[in-house]
Amino acid sequence: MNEVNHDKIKKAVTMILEAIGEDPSREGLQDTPKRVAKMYAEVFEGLNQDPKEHFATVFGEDHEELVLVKDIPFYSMCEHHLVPFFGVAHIGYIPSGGKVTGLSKLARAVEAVCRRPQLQERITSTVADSIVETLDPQGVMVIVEAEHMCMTMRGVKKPGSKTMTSAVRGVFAEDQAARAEVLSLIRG
Ligand SMILES: Nc1nc2c(ncn2[C@@H]2O[C@H](COP(=O)(O)OP(=O)(O)OP(=O)(O)O)[C@@H](O)[C@H]2O)c(=O)[nH]1
Ligand SMILES: [Zn+2]
Repeated sequence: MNEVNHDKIKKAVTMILEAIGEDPSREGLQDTPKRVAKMYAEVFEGLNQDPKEHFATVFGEDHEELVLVKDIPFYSMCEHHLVPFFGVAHIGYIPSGGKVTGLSKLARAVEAVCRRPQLQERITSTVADSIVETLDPQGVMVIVEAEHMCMTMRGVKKPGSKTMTSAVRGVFAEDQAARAEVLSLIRG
């Protein structure tokens, strides 16, 4: 397992504080390198996790119609700027072979994928592909809506702009009516 190296982060944060012209020894900043190391260990803990592990929890149930968990909140870190992007994920799938997973496992997979330096597109496709590879469902549809702080508090500065990404697999790729059902349930 890849442990986060707290000492390296502490040194780096001290150097960043010096580089911006701050005094890392002043009272308010003395524990900051330590706090940032602890925070990075937490927000990047997904690097040690495989989202597919969560789908080992499977129940035998002959439900071969849509299962949708919507509005799963998430926080991730943009890999280009290391600032947060956050929003909600919606995951719909149609089981096959009598295999359904625990509902919370869908949210756990989102957490595992988000807690690492990321791109929104990669979160979306990794969650979809993890479900395909483990549950072999008839179809999967993942939609992610997010606000990127690298686009709001800096750079182009467009607060309120939202990025939407989708990944469709299996029947959802071919069947427009199946996609429409998911979209209407998400909007409803
Ligand atoms: N496709 C994609 N791009 C992202 C994501 N998060 C941030 N970006 C973009 O990554 C790009 C990095 O562009 P660069 O030109 O290398 O960096 P920059 O000079 O900081 O860019 P600006 O943000 O335009 O100031 C920017 O356009 C960001 O909006 C993401 O999840 N997916
Ligand atoms: Zn960014």
